[in-house]
Amino acid sequence: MTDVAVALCFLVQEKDGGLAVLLGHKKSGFGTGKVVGVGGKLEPGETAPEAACREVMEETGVRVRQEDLEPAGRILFDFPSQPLWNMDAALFVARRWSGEPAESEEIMPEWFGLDALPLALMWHDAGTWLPMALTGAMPNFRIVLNDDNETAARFDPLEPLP
Ligand SMILES: Nc1[nH]c(=O)nc2c1ncn2[C@H]1C[C@H](O)[C@@H](COP(=O)(O)OP(=O)(O)OP(=O)(O)O)O1
Repeated sequence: MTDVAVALCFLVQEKDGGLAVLLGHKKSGFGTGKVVGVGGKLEPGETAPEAACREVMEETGVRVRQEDLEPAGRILFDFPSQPLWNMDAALFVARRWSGEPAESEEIMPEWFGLDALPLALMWHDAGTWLPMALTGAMPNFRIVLNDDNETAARFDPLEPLP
């Protein structure tokens, strides 16, 4: 079965003397109630950078140009007991954009300091891969979840990114 392709885009800016990232309180769909990265599924024929820019606009009203996306890694989310949920996520960081984040039907955006990520409110595995993605360490794993579909059983390294 092919994994569903998704793209996530992390806006990063200086704030209060440190770096902060824009995350979202998910209000609907997969992961409702969690704090998640801004992004979602690629539409047919769309590239990951195109989807990242479209999703940021749809979910926060912020305009990011594709040339301002920095590749930040790749994660396969593998749900052995729910294979239809398997996802192949392309990660991006953006440091330039136009507009101010605003609430949408899908998320309530909020800035978090990189030293104060809301990991207790996120998917458990985010504590491993998100700090890596935000610091240029290019996470590149298959994350296999447990049958609870919440906690990670293991992180398998993937082939190096091109
Ligand atoms: N284990 C995991 N850890 C994590 O941090 N994020 C995960 C995850 N498993 C899935 N995700 C994220 C990636 C993806 O962006 C998101 C689900 O995609 P979507 O936001 O597109 O879902 P929705 O059900 O809201 O779909 P749409 O109808 O396309 O909006 O969940």
